[in-house]
Amino acid sequence: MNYWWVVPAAGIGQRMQADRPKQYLELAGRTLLATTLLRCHQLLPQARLVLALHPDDRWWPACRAELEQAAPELDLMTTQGGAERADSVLAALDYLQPHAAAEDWVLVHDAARPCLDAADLKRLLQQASPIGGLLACPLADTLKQATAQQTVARTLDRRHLWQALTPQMFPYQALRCALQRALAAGATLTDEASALEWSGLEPQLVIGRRDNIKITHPEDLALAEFLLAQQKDRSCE
Ligand SMILES: Nc1ccn([C@@H]2O[C@H](COP(=O)(O)OP(=O)(O)OP(=O)(O)O)[C@@H](O)[C@H]2O)c(=O)n1
Ligand SMILES: C[C@](O)(CO)[C@H](O)COP(=O)(O)O
Repeated sequence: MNYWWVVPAAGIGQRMQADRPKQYLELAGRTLLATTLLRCHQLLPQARLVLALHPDDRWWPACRAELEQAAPELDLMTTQGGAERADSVLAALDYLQPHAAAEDWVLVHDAARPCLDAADLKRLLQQASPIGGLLACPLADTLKQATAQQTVARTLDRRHLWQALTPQMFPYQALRCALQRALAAGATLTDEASALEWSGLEPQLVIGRRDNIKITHPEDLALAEFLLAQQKDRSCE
């Protein structure tokens, strides 16, 4: 079985409000992007990696040098991302076209999720259906629907609601076609599973750890540092 990592890293990190895109902020002595890429490589070293970058990215060369030092064997390709996350993922899949076979598995993982756990990835690889699957966790909090005045309109039934995480894993050709069709039809896609859903398919939900956080807001950085330190301690036990 052939695997690819696709890492969308072309976002600008608007919600982080930093002086650079969040994937280039420092996290426990490394850039966030380098931490995530090294984790992907460490957990599935046979998978080649393609990274979608912003056209005006000026931080990547330094990050690449950091990676070359930490993992000289890392097989990494880069391409230009697009306006939305789904455009960036599709651009990476288009770039892979001469290299990937239709049935190859593609694992799409956010650059902003540095804490992927080995057991979670193993579970995803084992439990994804032939359609594909994604790490996700059942909602843990009570969910409110808001009015325009930010008061509570109602409490939603959360029994069948899950929070989508990454990696999300699909066969190469199926994912590329689903993204192409859904984007051409103007669908709003915030993850890969949405594209398959748009085609009427039902990707498998595979339970994942809640601490596979996406660094989105300033307070998430300290939390991620703490989680990474804990994971390091666990791996030394
Ligand atoms: N046009 C885009 C937008 C997002 N991403 C990537 O998709 C992942 C998840 O997106 P998000 O956390 O929303 O990142 P940003 O878009 O950078 O953040 P914000 O929405 O706050 O601007 C990130 O790794 C981000 O770099 C991308 O490759 N291309
Ligand atoms: C793909 C994702 O990480 C799943 O939770 C998420 O949808 C991406 O978030 P964004 O902020 O919409 O880019």
